[in-house]
Amino acid sequence: MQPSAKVNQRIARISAHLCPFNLQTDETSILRRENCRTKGGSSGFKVAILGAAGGIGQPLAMLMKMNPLVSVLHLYDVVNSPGVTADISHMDTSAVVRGFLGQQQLGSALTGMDLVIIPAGVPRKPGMTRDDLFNINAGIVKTLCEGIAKCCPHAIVNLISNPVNSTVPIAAEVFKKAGTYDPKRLLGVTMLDVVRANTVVAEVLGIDPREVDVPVIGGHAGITILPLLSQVKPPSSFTPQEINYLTDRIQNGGTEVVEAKAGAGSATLSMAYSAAKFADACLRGLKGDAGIVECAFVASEVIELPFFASKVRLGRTGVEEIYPLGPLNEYERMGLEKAKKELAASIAKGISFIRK
Ligand SMILES: NC(=O)C1=CN([C@@H]2O[C@H](COP(=O)(O)OP(=O)(O)OC[C@H]3O[C@@H](n4cnc5c(N)ncnc54)[C@H](O)[C@@H]3O)[C@@H](O)[C@H]2O)C=CC1
Ligand SMILES: O=C([O-])CC(=O)C(=O)O
Repeated sequence: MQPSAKVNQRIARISAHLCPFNLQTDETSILRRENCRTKGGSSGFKVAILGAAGGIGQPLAMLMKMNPLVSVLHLYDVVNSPGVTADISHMDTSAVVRGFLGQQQLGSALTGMDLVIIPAGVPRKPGMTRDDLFNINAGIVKTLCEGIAKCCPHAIVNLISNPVNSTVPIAAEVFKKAGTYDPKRLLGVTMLDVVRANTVVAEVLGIDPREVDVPVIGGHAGITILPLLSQVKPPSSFTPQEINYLTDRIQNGGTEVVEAKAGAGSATLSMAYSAAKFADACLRGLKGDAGIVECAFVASEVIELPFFASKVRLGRTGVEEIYPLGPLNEYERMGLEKAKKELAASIAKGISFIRK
């Protein structure tokens, strides 16, 4: 007996669903699911992860697939994205997942995106600084940002690739060159510094890390990472020994992981957690939620440097307000002076990579 037309349609639908990487076959199924969601009233945001098959990219893709604010999730990489996409697409959460492989698919990966998260690039090995990654990662970030300028110039960009102190200026220059630069939409992700700071401060205070909020300003490398322990919430005081211990753990948290991984990369899981938390804050801001405040490395006028990490309020247009640093104690003022010199050099290096 021949299957009815209706049965044939169902089989076609199921096969399309089983083949999430095949854009041709999957198109109808995705459109149907997108329409379905529109009818249901929850439209959601379109998010792309560039470098989605990497150590950060994979768990980040999983966490973004779990985010109810995400309706479409694009996973782009130069290797292995078909497998990651097939895997993630089986999760029974509502976001529709599509995979993109290689530079010829970068445009399709980016078109229509509201938020682009970039963890593409090489990680450190023991003995390296983040700046040692510049030569490889600067070119990767440049290419990806050229794609963003062309295909989704209004997207919010969350830049994770190191050295963040230089890659954010690189991205800004690429966007300026393309005529699409909006400083409110470009954010270097320093959330892991805050996450680490909350964790170690909570350990010292003997309280739940979820109750702790430590502002971390400056940049994202060694002495440029400046935890403001005088502004910790809940208000707390620390001995000079505790301040030295906490500052060292927060500034060298990345190196601690690089050494423990002994050549197998740097922080991936805590970074994916932090990136997902930060992306969620950006999406809640885009949605119009009030009072979303996080630390990020952004174009800034709070001090004399063109980019600086501090507390920012996120809203419908990205960074809607940059908060002043607040009162710093003598220890923090000295730390800031030391950080400025390194930050200025890293920012200048990023800018001249594009302007050269
Ligand atoms: N901002 C932060 O707090 C942190 C930043 N990082 C940085 O994140 C970056 C990624 O780290 P991991 O995921 O551990 O590295 P990984 O090597 O595991 O993954 C990187 C991924 O990027 C992909 N990739 C390389 N070139 C690409 C291109 N042109 N286009 C798209 N994808 C490309 C690779 O194929 C790979 O899948 C590193 O630069 C690392 O230093 C890491 C931890 C924290
Ligand atoms: O340390 C690294 O190379 C990766 C990173 O940025 C971090 O873990 O904070």
